[in-house]
Amino acid sequence: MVTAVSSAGTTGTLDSESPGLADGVVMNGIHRSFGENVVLRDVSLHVRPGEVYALLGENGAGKSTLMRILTGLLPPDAGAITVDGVSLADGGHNRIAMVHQHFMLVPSMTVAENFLLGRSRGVVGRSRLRRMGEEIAALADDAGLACTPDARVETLSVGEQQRVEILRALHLGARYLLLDEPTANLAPTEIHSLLAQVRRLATDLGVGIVLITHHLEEVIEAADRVGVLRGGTLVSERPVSDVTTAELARDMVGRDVGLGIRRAAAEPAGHCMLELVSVSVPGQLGDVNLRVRAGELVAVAGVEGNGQSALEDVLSGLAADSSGAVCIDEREIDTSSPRDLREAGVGVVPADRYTRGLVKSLGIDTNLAIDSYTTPPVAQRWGRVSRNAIRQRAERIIAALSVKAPSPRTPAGTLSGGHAQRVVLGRVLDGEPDVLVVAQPTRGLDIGATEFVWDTLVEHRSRGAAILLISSDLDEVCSLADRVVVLYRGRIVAEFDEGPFDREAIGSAMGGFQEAAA
Ligand SMILES: Nc1ncnc2c1ncn2[C@@H]1O[C@H](COP(=O)(O)OP(=O)(O)OP(=O)(O)O)[C@@H](O)[C@H]1O
Repeated sequence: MVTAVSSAGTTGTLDSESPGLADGVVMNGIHRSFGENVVLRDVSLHVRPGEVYALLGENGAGKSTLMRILTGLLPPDAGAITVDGVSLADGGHNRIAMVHQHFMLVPSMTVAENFLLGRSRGVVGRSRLRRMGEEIAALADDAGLACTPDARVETLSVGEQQRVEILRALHLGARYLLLDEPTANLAPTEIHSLLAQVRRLATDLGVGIVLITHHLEEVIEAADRVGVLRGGTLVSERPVSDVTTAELARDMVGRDVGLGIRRAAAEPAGHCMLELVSVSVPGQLGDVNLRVRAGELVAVAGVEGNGQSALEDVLSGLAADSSGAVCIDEREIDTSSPRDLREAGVGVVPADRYTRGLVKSLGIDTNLAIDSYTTPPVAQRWGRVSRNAIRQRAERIIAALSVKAPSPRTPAGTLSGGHAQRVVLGRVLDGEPDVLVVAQPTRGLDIGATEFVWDTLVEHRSRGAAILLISSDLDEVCSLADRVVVLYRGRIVAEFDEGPFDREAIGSAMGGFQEAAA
């Protein structure tokens, strides 16, 4: 049994006593609209203590909205929710915690100091810190989640930080955890251990877990039951033992989805379109040499935080202190100018769609026009812009990428994560750049959209684009790449020249075990 102290100072317990009828998170008839847009329709769902419930759904299906309602961030228009028999409003929400993809920890503080944040007035004495350290160690031991209380958070890997977040939620008294795409930023080796830990939390400690993921094999590996939301309605709910990934895909998107290998045909790729010569960014990227030919897709595999964003910055013209050379079509380009790079034919789909890809407060149409204000037909004489051209371009891209939005003028910040990503992709791909740099292009996308993006990248490779794919998704890398390099701690530590690729060797190199790589 694990003892957990709630934020209110009361002591909660985690054990696996048998659930009663009222136990669990019980949602009844949840309904929610945004204006005319009905996002959740009469959703009733029961997550029991000790079970892992996977919630699936296409982009925009309503998963995040349901989670926000569950954590009390958003009121439902209709319906009721109880947690172990207590309504949300009466404190039920204290038993539910969301574990975000972007962690809420202070990097410069230790784990124990983070646990004490907001819970102690004034200076925290050594003995208080020591006691907290002991509580964390005991909780970590019971939960099977290794954790060092006096480690500084900034020294921990993404997987370790995620464990701290989970432990903190349990320590605050949560008995139900909402995990939103918890494997999105993990090394392949960490994914299986996280899923095993999630199972253990449920089975051994009786924690109820809602697992949101777009990776169907993770559902089969870790969940007990799976529910599928489509268009805001819960269209199916069954035990995982009764279902295959193909059936889940059909439930989600209403058709068969194929995410097989899409390497180029054997014909040789063209001349070198993108070359990086000894590119370095102090503290982030060291001596990177890379060549991508026209009609070739080279994948830079790696877990984020290993130099990926510096590489993206260099190729976007945003790395102030880079050295080395970037050549496009054998001509060296000034990488201190985003415009020079764009005019040389480089298009970048950034990993962070919100801070780099979109202006949240502006409409989809304006966001889609952002890099075409200086070129016709959007640019007109005397510095004027054509509203008509902006609208037509927006309608074309929205239709091509099936962006789900009430209107082209809808603010980009109100789109679901997956549809926001489609807008960014659509804008860059529409310019048919000669060199396409795509960072984490399908993160957060549903399988139907992933299939679409993969096919689109293959189409662009076939028209002769040189594509640099920066990705932490091993399936994506192995399915799409003609060549693979692995970036670890800012350096290329392994190269794989020809498929079929050895997934295990690439995965090991991504986790820093180069010896295992070819
Ligand atoms: N604050 C808001 N204002 C207006 N519309 C919103 C708001 N929040 C969400 N929506 C709309 O609700 C719908 C469902 O979005 P939600 O984020 O719940 O989907 P999701 O299933 O989590 O998708 P994804 O997998 O892409 O994250 C979308 O059409 C979205 O545009």
